[in-house]
Amino acid sequence: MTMPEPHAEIAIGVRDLVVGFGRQTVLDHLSLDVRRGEILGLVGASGGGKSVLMRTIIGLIPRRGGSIEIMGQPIGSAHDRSTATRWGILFQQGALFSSLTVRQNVQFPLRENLTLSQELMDEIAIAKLEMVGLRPEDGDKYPSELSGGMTKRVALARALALDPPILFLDEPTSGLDPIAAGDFDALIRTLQKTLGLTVFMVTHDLASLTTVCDRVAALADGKIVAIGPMRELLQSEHPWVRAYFHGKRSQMLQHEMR
Ligand SMILES: Nc1ncnc2c1ncn2[C@@H]1O[C@H](COP(=O)(O)OP(=O)(O)OP(=O)(O)O)[C@@H](O)[C@H]1O
Repeated sequence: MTMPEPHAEIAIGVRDLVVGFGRQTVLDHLSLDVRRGEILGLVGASGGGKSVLMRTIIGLIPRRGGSIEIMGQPIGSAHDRSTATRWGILFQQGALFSSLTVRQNVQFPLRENLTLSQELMDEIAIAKLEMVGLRPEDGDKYPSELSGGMTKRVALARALALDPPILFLDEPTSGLDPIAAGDFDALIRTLQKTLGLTVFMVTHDLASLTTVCDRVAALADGKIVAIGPMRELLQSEHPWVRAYFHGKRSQMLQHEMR
């Protein structure tokens, strides 16, 4: 058993979380601490509950038991209205509004949550686009004119529009070629360092796990069965974790880590 971490160091504290649908229990007394300023990678079997965990943390799915604290504040109360500024989310497909330009997409959370002049919103949009490696001119484009990598960057700029301290990423590199995926990982690392972000990332990408994640958590049987730096996970004796990291498809990468 690992000791609970001191409160001030914890960005997301999950205790004894139980989540299910009908007769199915997906998360079964799951506990997890995400430390402030770290990039935590979450791995787990397909259908194992990674998305359910992320969605429950951000309040989209009700829980049957347990507690969740974000930056020391319990979530899930009826009065919990300040969520938009507490985290940004990058969903798997980028999910941009196709009828809005890139600039309008990035400005969407600003419009929804603040009252700002158009001039200021335009300045913010340019700053956010630059932050993710895009040019101000890209702001005039529509989502259909973007490559997969650019789409993810725009979605990231939108997720960061309100300067949240926490960023949730759902398989951020899926659908990108290895070079674009590597560039995106590097961007996440840079943003985490420069903005002091806490990043919670669901990913199957072994390269992301080994290069950008400070720690990796493994979800199996509805619980976190191993957590630590990648090197420690590779030593885990848990059968699912062993099968995941020591299976045929991951052997090549393993080789390079030794
Ligand atoms: N809204 C829902 N209603 C009913 N069952 C659901 C709902 N959302 C998820 N589930 C079930 O919960 C389980 C976990 O799903 P989840 O999407 O979290 O898996 P995952 O680990 O993210 O998988 P993948 O890696 O394939 O994305 C699945 O059995 C799924 O069918």
